[in-house]
Amino acid sequence: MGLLTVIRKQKLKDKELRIIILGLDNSGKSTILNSILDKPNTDISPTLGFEIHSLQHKSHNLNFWDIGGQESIRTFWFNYFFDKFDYIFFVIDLITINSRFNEIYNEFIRLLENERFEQIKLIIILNKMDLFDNTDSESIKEEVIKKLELSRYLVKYEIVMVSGKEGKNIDLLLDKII
Ligand SMILES: Nc1nc2c(ncn2[C@@H]2O[C@H](COP(=O)(O)OP(=O)(O)OP(=O)(O)O)[C@@H](O)[C@H]2O)c(=O)[nH]1
Ligand SMILES: [Mg+2]
Repeated sequence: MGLLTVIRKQKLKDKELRIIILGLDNSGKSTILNSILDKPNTDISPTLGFEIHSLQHKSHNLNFWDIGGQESIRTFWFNYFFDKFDYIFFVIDLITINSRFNEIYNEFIRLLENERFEQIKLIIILNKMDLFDNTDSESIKEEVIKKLELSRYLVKYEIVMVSGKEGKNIDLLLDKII
């Protein structure tokens, strides 16, 4: 293989980004992904395994891995780390953030403490903002950061509030990637 071919191949590879979408069942992972892909959110049902979808965005090829969040499937989340990901989308449902907080916290910490996590950029997505009265998004974000005890971890993250259903802030979310 000539040098030019190698360089060209490497350049193509540089433009591939892999994003894994994790979060509890019903948090809205597949709905958000549908919005990203500009697909209608009519027949949404729980993801039983995983689905991979790609999107060409700003000259990058984004590969999204949408993983089911039901408790029985969560143990398999970490199998997917064998492949290298560039980003993790961790989706939290704002409506059940208090009632399901222990579950959210446990899965989140399990993720942060995974040895393969270090290389991956974390984007925390607070979903279902359309159902939320409180419009002071900055204070909500701060509260979540505090509750998740993010300051205890040397981890870089972005946090964004969206409505997967209404497509709100989905452009902002994509801007966090590239
Ligand atoms: N109001 C509102 N409902 C949403 C939003 N996002 C998702 N939902 C609803 O929440 C439910 C679960 O959405 P899914 O996208 O299937 O959730 P999921 O995280 O993929 O669930 P699993 O695949 O089981 O892990 C569906 O009834 C969606 O219509 C949102 O932004 N606003
Ligand atoms: Mg799903």
